[in-house]
Amino acid sequence: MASSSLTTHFHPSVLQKDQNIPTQFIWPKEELVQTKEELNEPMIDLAGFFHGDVAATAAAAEQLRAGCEKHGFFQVTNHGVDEELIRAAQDEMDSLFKLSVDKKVSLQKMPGSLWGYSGAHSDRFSSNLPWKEMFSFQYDHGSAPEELLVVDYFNNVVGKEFEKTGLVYQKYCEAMKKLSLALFQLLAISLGIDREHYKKFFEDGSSIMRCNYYPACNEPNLTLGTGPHCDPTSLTILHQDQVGGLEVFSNNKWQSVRPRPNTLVINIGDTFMALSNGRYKSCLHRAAVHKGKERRSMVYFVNPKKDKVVKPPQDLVDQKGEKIKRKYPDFTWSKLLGFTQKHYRADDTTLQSFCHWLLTNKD
Ligand SMILES: C=C1C[C@]23C[C@H]1CC[C@H]2[C@]1(C)CCC[C@@](C)(C(=O)O)[C@H]1[C@@H]3C(=O)O
Ligand SMILES: O=C(O)CCC(=O)C(=O)O
Ligand SMILES: [Fe+2]
Repeated sequence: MASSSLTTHFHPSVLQKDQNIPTQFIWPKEELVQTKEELNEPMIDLAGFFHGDVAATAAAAEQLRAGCEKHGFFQVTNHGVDEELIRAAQDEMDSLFKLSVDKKVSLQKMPGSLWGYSGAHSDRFSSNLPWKEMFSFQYDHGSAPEELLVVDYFNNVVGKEFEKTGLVYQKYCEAMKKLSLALFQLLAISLGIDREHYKKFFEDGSSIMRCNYYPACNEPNLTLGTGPHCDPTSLTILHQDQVGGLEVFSNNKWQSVRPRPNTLVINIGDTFMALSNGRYKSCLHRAAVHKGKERRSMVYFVNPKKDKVVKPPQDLVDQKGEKIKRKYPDFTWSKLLGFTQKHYRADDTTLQSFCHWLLTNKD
């Protein structure tokens, strides 16, 4: 066990193999209801959309609409992200999570910041700790490609020996941005609004790239890799390895999302739910862990520029002169992010709690 105290530098991966899991990681029984059902649709093939095929685009938009209205979730194939790049990004994760505890501690993210290493959020929470280690960094959509800000982050913060890791993630984030802007066009088409609306809104956005490493766990039925939540962000592009563990809550039950090669999972987040005036649901999901098997996921969270006002397009709130009731107040991503980092642990009702907080904290 690491010499440092459990609460500040706990790393699940340093647990002795034969040890029961510490009470901080044991979740309430009601959060641990198991499931054997699967949710694997809609699976949207983007090839026709990328080729500009009108009928294929309309069909993809219809599939996407059904998935987003029901459970804020869909999956994509032929997404244009090079498989070798995904494999390389996954391989680079191992070099990060195999670092020594002391190096991990030196990369530990600062309170209130999202960037850097976190072991089970043990610096932020003292119960219901998620059984995972994370490494998160920023990707600015607005930065010029030649700026290589991700490469700089790895070179200057993580260490010169991680230059290759930085180059791989620089390319991965650029590919994620490109896919996200295409998906925003398809989302706009599915909502019947100007195809460029959301793409323009996010072009100068800023995203969070997060690598999740879920160590094998001796008592997987007592804990969770990531607890039940809706991503407070706008759109999530998730790559999970072939181990399995992602679950979506839909039709009043938890359903596992079977990993498939060359497939990316797309979740609607709270901010996009507000941008669609509630037409699309923020996806309630969680991640399970396994005995004897570790698991990895790479999650790209898309956000608008921090100070941009988040509100639905006029066409969604004023349809042929009929005023549609606004579901959420105007807010900025900066405010919502700050709420989740300083006041509230994101869960299944973050947006509702945030709106209440916003309206009762006028300052
Ligand atoms: C804005 C964010 C906060 C979290 C990372 C991004 C989007 C997802 C959020 C999170 C994963 C939701 C579950 C709880 C959380 C604390 C976690 O388990 O990591 C959340 C992230 C965070 O606050 O770091
Ligand atoms: O690892 C997973 O499958 C889910 C992770 C997740 O939901 C998150 O990091 O927000
Ligand atoms: Fe999530």
